[in-house]
Amino acid sequence: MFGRDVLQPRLQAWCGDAVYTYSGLTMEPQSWTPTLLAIKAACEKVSEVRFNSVLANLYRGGQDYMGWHRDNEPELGVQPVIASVSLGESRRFILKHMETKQKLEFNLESGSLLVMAGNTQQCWVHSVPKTRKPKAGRINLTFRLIL
Ligand SMILES: O=C(O)CCC(=O)C(=O)O
Ligand SMILES: [Fe+2]
Repeated sequence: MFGRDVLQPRLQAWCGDAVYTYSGLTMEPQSWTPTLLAIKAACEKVSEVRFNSVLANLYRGGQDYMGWHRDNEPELGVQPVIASVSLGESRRFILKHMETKQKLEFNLESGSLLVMAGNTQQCWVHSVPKTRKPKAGRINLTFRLIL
């Protein structure tokens, strides 16, 4: 990371083949590890697309969160397919439709795969809210294709 340091309410790493600008942060890529490559291959098989990078988020406990956002950076293209793998503690993941305000809630458990595709990033925002419930650590991996 360079330019400026911004405190994030979780820890993040970016792996893959390209520099990524995310929420105004430019992240220099780390190298792939054999484990990440194996998980990437499994996600590619299920979602039938190829990925060239992954954003890893570590939620250290219930106070760590991800605010409402869309993954709609131009380098992801118009209808990005994003494969999201959860490991460790389960957390609530909420999708909210930007016009109708309809909400869809998922409890993302360890080992689960959530695939966002089609108009998800155009029409919906998503978040992982804070919770006061005691929570252990959770790692979430979002595999992406940077064009
Ligand atoms: O932790 C999650 O389940 C969501 C992560 C996410 O939305 C992102 O990395 O853009
Ligand atoms: Fe996201």
